[in-house]
Amino acid sequence: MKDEPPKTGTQSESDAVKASGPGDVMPGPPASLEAVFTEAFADLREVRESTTYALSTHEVGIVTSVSTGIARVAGLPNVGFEELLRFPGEIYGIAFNIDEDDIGVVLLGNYWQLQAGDDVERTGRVVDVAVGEGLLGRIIDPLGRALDGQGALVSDERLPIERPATAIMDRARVSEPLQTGLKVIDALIPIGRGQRELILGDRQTGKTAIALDAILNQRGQDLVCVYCAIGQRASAVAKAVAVLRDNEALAYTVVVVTEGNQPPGLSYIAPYAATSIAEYFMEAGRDVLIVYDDLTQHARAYRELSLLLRRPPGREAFPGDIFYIHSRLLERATHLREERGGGSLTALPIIETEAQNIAAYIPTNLISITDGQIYLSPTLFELGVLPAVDIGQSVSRVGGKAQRAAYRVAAGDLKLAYAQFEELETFVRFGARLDEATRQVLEHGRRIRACLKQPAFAPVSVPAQITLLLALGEGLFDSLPLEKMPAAEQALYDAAATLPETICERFISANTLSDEDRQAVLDVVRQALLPFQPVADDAAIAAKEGAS
Ligand SMILES: Nc1ncnc2c1ncn2[C@@H]1O[C@H](COP(=O)(O)OP(=O)(O)OP(=O)(O)O)[C@@H](O)[C@H]1O
Repeated sequence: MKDEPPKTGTQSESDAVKASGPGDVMPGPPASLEAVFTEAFADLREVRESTTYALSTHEVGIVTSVSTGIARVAGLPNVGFEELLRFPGEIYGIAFNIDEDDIGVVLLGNYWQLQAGDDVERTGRVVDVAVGEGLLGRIIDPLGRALDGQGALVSDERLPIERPATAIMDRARVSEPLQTGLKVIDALIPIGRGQRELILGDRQTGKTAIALDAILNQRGQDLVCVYCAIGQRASAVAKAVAVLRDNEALAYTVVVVTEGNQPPGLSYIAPYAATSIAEYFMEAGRDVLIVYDDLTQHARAYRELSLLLRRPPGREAFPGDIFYIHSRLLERATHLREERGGGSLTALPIIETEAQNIAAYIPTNLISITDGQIYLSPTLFELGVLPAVDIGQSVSRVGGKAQRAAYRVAAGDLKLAYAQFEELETFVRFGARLDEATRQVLEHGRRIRACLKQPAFAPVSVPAQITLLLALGEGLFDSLPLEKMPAAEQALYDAAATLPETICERFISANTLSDEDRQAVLDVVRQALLPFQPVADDAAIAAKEGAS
């Protein structure tokens, strides 16, 4: 709003001169002085006209108390829910509990610098985060501050960290697979683009390794990844980042980090900020994979904040809306319709269980929110069956429909065969006598287990996986001694690399696996496994000599 410009001295004087009649002549100022005044007033008018005036209100409240990660504020009657508030020293907080004259604020910075009596300013906006291509390859905190020492982020767009999930009508079916490069997952618990698959297990069972493997396997696939480390030890984050960097996966990945020693408010907002970063790419029509490592820490941070804010505790002292904070996060993962760009956001949340109790509060919540789970068993881990995926307790509810046709043919009855084997194996421990059929089931099962083992960070390509699964299904490994399995598997991979490109393309794109392709692959595998056969026939000896 501009004020009415006041009359200048020059105007008043000339008006006065005009008003005065010829009879009463007033003595005017000396000509030189008038010129000075005229010039000075003209300059002032120019400055005034070139300046715009905007009126703004400035609401300032006062800190009444500060505790771990929380401040109580009074004197901001118009503050909005989840509005960002500014404290001295550029510390920000989110208005979380709003009573008539008491506001509970979740702090996002060094709260130990604050004290009662400090001023608090409203910002009129909610928390947002920088998004865009410039974030790829960067390591940032949930507020978009760079942690990798490579300067400020290059981004001219920001998105609020809390956004509504995609509407039902804008969603498409999960129809394309997301290859993790892990044989046991791609074959038996397939994940589709746009799916939410939970990874859960006790501590140190290889949960992070599975998620990182899924990221590493996207190299050269035009898929963007976001790895969100929530409340983790700095050494664990450094290890994960080193794995991504060493395997050239950082270039297509954004790493969002909060460490365990940071304010719980930061851990609380981390997954929402990471999801907004991922959504930017999804809405641009790209396929995105996001890993939340892990949501147990997120739930704990939220419980800590809620208890400090004196919200009523419920089961396991978690607040009543603990289900909602995770469901509204994971609902944002989806596959968009073609009209909305066709992008997808696949979520791999991780949860830590205690003493293998998957029926605890947070694990059951997450199991019911997601479209399946990969359960990692500490028993298998101890036995050296890595990745320690417990196939019986793992499931993928929508990925099967997105799985490639060749997998369905090659791994069709693998799960059943493995389940039968596991059941029989328990009885064999009691020293039961075995008939030939049972012995065969056991031998076959042991070969399946050996083939599904895989070292961390060594993804296997689709043609190599399908070749292996076809050979397993055909029982080509059953006669091989178990100790020769790793070498035989490597020979099979080498042979798979020589398969004609047309066959490999059909593995990926064809609607089914033709008998001719299947036979062609099995012939190659038989040749490759010949040197490992224990049968001392002439052909095997000749092949062995040829190989050496
Ligand atoms: N397939 C594998 N082959 C060999 N080692 C593995 C495999 N998977 C995981 N490991 C090893 O197991 C250890 C634990 O793995 P990881 O850190 O992924 O487990 P976690 O369950 O995420 O642990 P935490 O509970 O600390 O988050 C690591 O040393 C990792 O290298």
